[in-house]
Amino acid sequence: MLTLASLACERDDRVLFSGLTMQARAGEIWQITGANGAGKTTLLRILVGLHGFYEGRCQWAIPRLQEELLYLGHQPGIREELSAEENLRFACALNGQAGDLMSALQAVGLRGFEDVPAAHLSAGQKRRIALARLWLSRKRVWVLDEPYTAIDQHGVESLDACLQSAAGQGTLVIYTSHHRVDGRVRRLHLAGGQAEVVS
Ligand SMILES: Nc1ncnc2c1ncn2[C@@H]1O[C@H](COP(=O)(O)OP(=O)(O)OP(=O)(O)O)[C@@H](O)[C@H]1O
Repeated sequence: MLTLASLACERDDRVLFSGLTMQARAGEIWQITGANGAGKTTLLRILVGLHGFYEGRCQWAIPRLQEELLYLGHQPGIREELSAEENLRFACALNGQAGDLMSALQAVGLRGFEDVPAAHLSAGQKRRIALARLWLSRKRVWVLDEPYTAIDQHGVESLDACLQSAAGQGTLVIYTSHHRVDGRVRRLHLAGGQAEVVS
């Protein structure tokens, strides 16, 4: 689904990574690790077409990637004045997603909070609003920047299960985090200007 060949990127004259060559296939889960500032977010932004300053090749074997892509960025990307349900409805409408919003909110533990403005929710609950989209998604590629941030243990377990289930149905999942999803996960580590596929 994705081929990276000799991919390299630098910012402010500092090489984040170079010589990155790998292939990612349908049904795989890829974890991208590295210290703060190593370039994880930058790499994800290259993958989804939001950062164009790189060398090498980043090629998707999907003709209309934007229609098949679910990208959750570093920030929850929600509107504080809208409720959990309104935020989810808005995000789904924007991204051509549909489905049972209440079930998705239940899956992320927000049932009972659906009418509460996001401004009145905790950091973890705000993250859960964004994550609820995963339970509604039929996209073939998920690119997730730090999806586990601010999530408690129960939330971590259900997100693990969600990612595994999606991969089992053929979705390619690429995410940044220090948290390792159980099961078979490929890992790409960024450090010292190098990118290494370590598992
Ligand atoms: N908007 C920007 N303009 C210029 N340089 C930037 C910008 N954002 C990030 N950088 C540079 O790119 C480097 C990599 O940033 P990036 O956000 O990709 O790292 P990261 O591995 O995701 O870090 P973290 O774990 O802290 O989220 C940073 O060290 C910084 O020097």
